[in-house]
Amino acid sequence: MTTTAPPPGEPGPDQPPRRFGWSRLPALLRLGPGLRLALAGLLMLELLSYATVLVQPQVVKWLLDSVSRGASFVPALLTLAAVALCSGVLIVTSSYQLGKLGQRMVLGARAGMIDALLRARVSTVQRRPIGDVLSRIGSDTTLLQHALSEALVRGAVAPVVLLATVVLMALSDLTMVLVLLAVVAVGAGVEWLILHRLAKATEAAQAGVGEMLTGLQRVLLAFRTVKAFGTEADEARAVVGQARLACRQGVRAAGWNAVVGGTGWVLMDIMFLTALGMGGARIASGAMSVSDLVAFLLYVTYLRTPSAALTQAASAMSEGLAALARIEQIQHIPAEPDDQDASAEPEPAPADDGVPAGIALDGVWAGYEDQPVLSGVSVHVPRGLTVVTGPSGIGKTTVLNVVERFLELRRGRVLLDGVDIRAFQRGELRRRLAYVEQDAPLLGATIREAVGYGAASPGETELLDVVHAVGLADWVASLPDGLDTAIGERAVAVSGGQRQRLAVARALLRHADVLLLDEATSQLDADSEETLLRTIAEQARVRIVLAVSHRMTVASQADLVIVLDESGVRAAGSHRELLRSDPLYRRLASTGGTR
Ligand SMILES: Nc1ncnc2c1ncn2[C@@H]1O[C@H](COP(=O)(O)OP(=O)(O)OP(=O)(O)O)[C@@H](O)[C@H]1O
Repeated sequence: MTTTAPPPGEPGPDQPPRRFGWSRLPALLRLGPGLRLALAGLLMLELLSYATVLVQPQVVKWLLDSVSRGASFVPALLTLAAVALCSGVLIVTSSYQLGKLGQRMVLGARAGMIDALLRARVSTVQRRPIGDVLSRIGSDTTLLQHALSEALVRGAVAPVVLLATVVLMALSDLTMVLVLLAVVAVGAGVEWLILHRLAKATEAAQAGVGEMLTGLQRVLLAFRTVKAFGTEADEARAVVGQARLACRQGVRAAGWNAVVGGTGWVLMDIMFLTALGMGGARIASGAMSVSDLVAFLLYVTYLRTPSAALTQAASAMSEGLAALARIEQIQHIPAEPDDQDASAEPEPAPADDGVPAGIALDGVWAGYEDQPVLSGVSVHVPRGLTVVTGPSGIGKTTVLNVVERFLELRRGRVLLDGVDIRAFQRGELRRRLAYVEQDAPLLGATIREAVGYGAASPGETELLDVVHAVGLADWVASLPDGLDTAIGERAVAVSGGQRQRLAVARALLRHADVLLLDEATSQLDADSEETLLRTIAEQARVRIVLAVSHRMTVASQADLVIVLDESGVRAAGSHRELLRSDPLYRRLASTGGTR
């Protein structure tokens, strides 16, 4: 027995996200194609719109000076109106562009995650709670959008605007500016300390939402069981409890966010009052004119916007980088590795090398994380129908997982018609296999889509043929829209048995070399099972059919039955031989088989 190591290089679902850091800021810009260029254009627009604002106090000063000199103030007033109009147009344009860029960034992040998930190994995705994955794709990405608009654009423009404003103020009164800068330095220090706590609280809040969604998804998947056991109230309490936890963590984050924003506003008020007090004293001493003080105070009020932008940028960036850490955990899930030497058409085994046709497991060791399941299993599955049976949890499905390469071998090899399956490119290997998994999930909105899933535009006759082969022709004909009848999201409108038969029909449509069936008849009545078994027997004449089953009705039709137990392959032979020779098989036949 041995242990299958978890895939290398991937953080497990329970591992905390990597810590955020400002050095990872460029990672935000890699989330979508052309983001850097679009961002540069947007920064220019924002700077222009701020410039139109900064020019206004100078025009106001011109207007006031004109009035005090007794000259016409109309040119100044018209200039002020034109500047204000330009400013409005620029603000609207940059706002729209910012929203557009944010959506592109969200799309980039989502596409990256979806792509990574669908390319990942089966075992890797199965280990992740689905609710948590959905929360990362749905809500963490929107935090990124906020980080882009508040931090990358407004936050990046703000220092330039602040500098320009301060320079304009310094030209008017350097002493007052130096005093105000001292006030700013103290406030910025305080805010910096708060930001770290905000990032931590955001990370916890997002993780809380993920846990709530995971809990809710578990309940919805087992909804009938919940109803049947009358545990609605308990489950609602548990999920709402998780929602409350997420809420508490969200409130904590909102609290720190408010503190960051509030600190900024208080700082601005202190600056305004300081400027007003000092300016009043300087007018009294004749060191400053009234129009200079008005312009200076206007600049102080204009400082409010870029300063607030800066504090909001800092908090949005903290939140965004915390979300980015969670997003990257998904995006960095390694894909199923490409096999260096694999090819679409590996050399077939020479006819005279003694390797029999069919599937051969040769000293196979495989398992899940820390749970070994197959330990040195060797078995040959010839053409025809082979049934794998054995006690529950012994590793029957694992055998199918190994053939599909959902699981990598620790040791040993699996041969398909004499060729090591690792010599095939993964996609090519899977094209040669048709698999019906135990729960027989259906994908597609209608019966046509569900049966034709994965096939390149199957014809009407072909679809009807496979539906007929699994004994569903009359049922489909009785439906108002036939093949185009809609089925529910998880195919709730079809019974368990119908679902299984549709899944087998979908597999038949692949015309694959190998048919892998995992308890494909477990929910069928005797007549339906008989029809399906006839079809399976026909299939077994032209291809390898490897069926996992507990049912004696299936085993009795098989050319070969393989019995697994803790030691591996315990016995192999025909149904009749095994009934005679193997006590475990006899016991399984009398208790496990349904008929
Ligand atoms: N994705 C997984 N991660 C971890 N362990 C798993 C996973 N799938 C199966 N196992 C474990 O591996 C063992 C073999 O599982 P497998 O599904 O192959 O058994 P089985 O013989 O098909 O069972 P059954 O007849 O009940 O369907 C079981 O102990 C199971 O708990």
